Amino acid sequence: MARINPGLGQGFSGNQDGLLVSFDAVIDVRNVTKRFGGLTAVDNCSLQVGRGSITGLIGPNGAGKSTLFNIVAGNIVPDHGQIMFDGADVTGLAPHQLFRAGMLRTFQIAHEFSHMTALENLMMVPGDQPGEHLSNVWFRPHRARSRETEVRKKALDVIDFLKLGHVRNELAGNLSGGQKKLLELGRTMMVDAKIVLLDEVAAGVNKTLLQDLAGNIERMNRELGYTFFVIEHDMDLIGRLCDPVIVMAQGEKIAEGPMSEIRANEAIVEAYFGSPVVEA
Ligand SMILES: Nc1ncnc2c1ncn2[C@@H]1O[C@H](COP(=O)(O)OP(=O)(O)OP(=O)(O)O)[C@@H](O)[C@H]1O
Repeated sequence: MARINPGLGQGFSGNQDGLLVSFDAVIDVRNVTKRFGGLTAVDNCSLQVGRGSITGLIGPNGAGKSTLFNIVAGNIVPDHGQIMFDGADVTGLAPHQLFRAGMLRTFQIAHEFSHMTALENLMMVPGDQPGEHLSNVWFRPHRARSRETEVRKKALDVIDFLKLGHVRNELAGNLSGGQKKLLELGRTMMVDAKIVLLDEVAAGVNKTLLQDLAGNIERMNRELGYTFFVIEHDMDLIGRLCDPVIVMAQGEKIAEGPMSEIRANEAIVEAYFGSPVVEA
């Protein structure tokens, strides 16, 4: 049975016997509300993303998922409530501040980067490379060079991990939709992420490449310990990757559990999806 509005205190989660067990949350959304004029998009919502998990966020159109996601990512400031990130209150911090703290969100490769190779795109990610400062290039060229060598090695490791070696010198603009998504994922691996926020990662990716993308997300999670928070309309992808799955409706969390439990919960399926959630 999916846990519907468990109402448990921060830092705790229910196990099958209903006992409280300690819970290590990377993201802890506490009683967050966001209104747009008279419309309450997120309504006193609390949820957590456990360290090492791939947590999915689903719900019908207009449920408040994107608004909540944007609040977590620092793009929208909530009217009430707090966002705790790795134990610190980060409510109201800007995305670049959250990036530095280790919260990464994938973004489409910007137009100007499409004229750079896949490898160069990865090498651009870490900010303030010493080589970028003129004073370092003039007065400390060795330091700048060794840093660049380090970044290049890391980028090659990421290319290798994602099996993009055959396109590493290809311009990013020439990559297929799925390869671009992999590159976006790869950029999050260039810095030490405590959590990666994935926003509609399946959009525009064909079924075969989607399996590849999903496999890489799983490997990043299992082999490298990455935590993911995923907002996604593709229920197959959610079902394959995510545990737990959090269901939102009308701005609130209404259920949380493995996808098998969510699918089996007729009340949720009927009320919020209109029809049974089935595998494609
Ligand atoms: N900037 C905004 N100004 C006014 N209303 C907004 C704004 N952003 C979202 N809303 C409204 O808030 C509600 C929640 O929207 P939100 O986009 O968060 O839902 P969602 O669950 O992500 O939906 P979808 O699955 O369709 O993307 C909707 O009624 C939407 O119209």
